[in-house]
Amino acid sequence: MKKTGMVGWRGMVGSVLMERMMAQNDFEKITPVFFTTSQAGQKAPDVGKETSALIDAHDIDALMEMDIIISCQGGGYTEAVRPKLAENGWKGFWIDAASTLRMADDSIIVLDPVNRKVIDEALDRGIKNYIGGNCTVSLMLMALGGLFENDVVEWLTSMTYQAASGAGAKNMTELVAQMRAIGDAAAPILDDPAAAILDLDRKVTETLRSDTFPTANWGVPLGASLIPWIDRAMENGQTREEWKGFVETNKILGRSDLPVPIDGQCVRIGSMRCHSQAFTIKLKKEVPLAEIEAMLASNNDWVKVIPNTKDQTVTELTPAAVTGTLTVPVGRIRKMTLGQDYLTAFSVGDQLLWGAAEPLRRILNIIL
Ligand SMILES: NC(=O)C1=CN([C@@H]2O[C@H](COP(=O)(O)OP(=O)(O)OC[C@H]3O[C@@H](n4cnc5c(N)ncnc54)[C@H](OP(=O)(O)O)[C@@H]3O)[C@@H](O)[C@H]2O)C=CC1
Ligand SMILES: N[C@@H](CC(=O)OP(=O)(O)O)C(=O)O
Repeated sequence: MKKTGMVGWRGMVGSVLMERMMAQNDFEKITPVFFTTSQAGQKAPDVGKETSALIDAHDIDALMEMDIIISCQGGGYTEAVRPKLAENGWKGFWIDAASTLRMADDSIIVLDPVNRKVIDEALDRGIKNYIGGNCTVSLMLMALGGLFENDVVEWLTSMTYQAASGAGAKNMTELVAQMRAIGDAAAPILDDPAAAILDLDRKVTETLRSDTFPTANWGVPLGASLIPWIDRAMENGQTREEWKGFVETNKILGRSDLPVPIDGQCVRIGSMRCHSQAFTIKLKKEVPLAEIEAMLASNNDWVKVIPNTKDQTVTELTPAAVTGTLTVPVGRIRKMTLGQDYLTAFSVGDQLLWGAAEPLRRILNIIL
C-alpha cells in the first residue's frame, strides 16, 4: 500500500477532505502518515487504522519516505517544502490544494470529470504534481463542462457570488458574528409589531457603520452587504480571482494554445460555503435549447439541469439547497434577447467539495 503523507488535514479544506476520505473508505487503500506544522508528537486522527504520532511537516527526511503527499496546508508550505523534495530527488506524487503550482509547466490542474484525458496523458508522461483548481473555476466547469466538451463556446463571462468559506475559517466565523451583531441591534425593533420599516433599516445601517461592528477579517461589512473584490489586484484591472477564470479554465481543458476568452467580476456575498455564478455565453453557432440542456446534463454525474421555472429555481438552485452536497445544479438556462447565439445560465456549487477537497480525493484514487 502506498505511503501517503497527509499535510493540512485539520484545516478547513483538509477537514472536508478527511470527511470525504472516511465516507469513501479511502484510508483502506493507503498507509496514511499524518504531518503537522504545529503539533508534532501528538496523536494522529482516528481513521480506523493504526497510525504513527504526528510528524513535523518540515521534516524532509520523513516526507522523502512518502509515495504520495497530499497538502492542504497552504501556498507558503508548498513554496517552502516542494522544491526541497525535488532537490533531494523525491520521485513521489504531490497533490495540493494551494494555487502556488497550478500554472507551472510540470503541474496538472485536476478536475477529472472534466479533464480525465489530460490527467491520463500527464500520468503517462511521468508528471508528478497534481493540483486542485480554483474553486470558482472548478465549479464553473462542473456546471458547463458539456458546452466545452462539445466545443460550442466562443467566449463567456462569469459574474460570481462567492461564499465566505473561500476566504477561510476566520472569515466564515466573522460573517456569522456580523449577522449576530445586526440581529442583536435590530431585535427590539423586530419585536415591536408597531415599529416602522424605516426605523429597522436605519438601525441596520447604523450597526453596519458602527466602529464596534466586527470587521477584523473582512475589513468591511459583508453581512447585509457585499464586497465586489476577491484576492489581489492584477495590473490590467482584474482581480487575481478574475484572472484565474481565464488561465486556469483553459489549462484544465488542455487548450492554453487556443484559449476560450473568459472574463467577469468576482463578488463576495454572505453565503457560507456555496459559490454561485451567472454566465453569459456566446455560442459559436445557434444550438437549440434542448440540445444545450442535453449536453450539460450528460457531461458528468453531478451536474443537474434545473428547469427554468420559479418553483424549481428557488428550491433547487440556491446555496441553502446545495451546501454540503456534491450536486452542481445549473439552471435559469435560456437564450438571451441579445440573439439566438447568446445563452445565459446560473449555477451553484459547494466550494469546499468540488471547489477544493473532492478533486484531490479523486486524483489520489486515480494515482492509486
Ligand atoms: N478555503 C478554500 O475555499 C480553499 C482553499 N484552498 C487552499 O487550501 C489551502 C488551505 O486552506 P484552508 O483549509 O482554508 O486553510 P486553514 O487555515 O483552515 O488550515 C491550514 C492550516 O492551519 C493550521 N491551523 C492552525 N490553527 C488551526 C485550527 N484551529 N484549526 C484547524 N487548523 C488550524 C493547520 O495546520 P497544522 O495542523 O499544521 O497546525 C491547518 O492545516 C490554502 O492553500 C488555500 O488557498 C483551495 C481551494 C479552496
Ligand atoms: N479565492 C477563493 C478561494 C481560494 O482559496 O482560491 P484559490 O485556491 O484559487 O487560492 C475564494 O476566495 O473564494
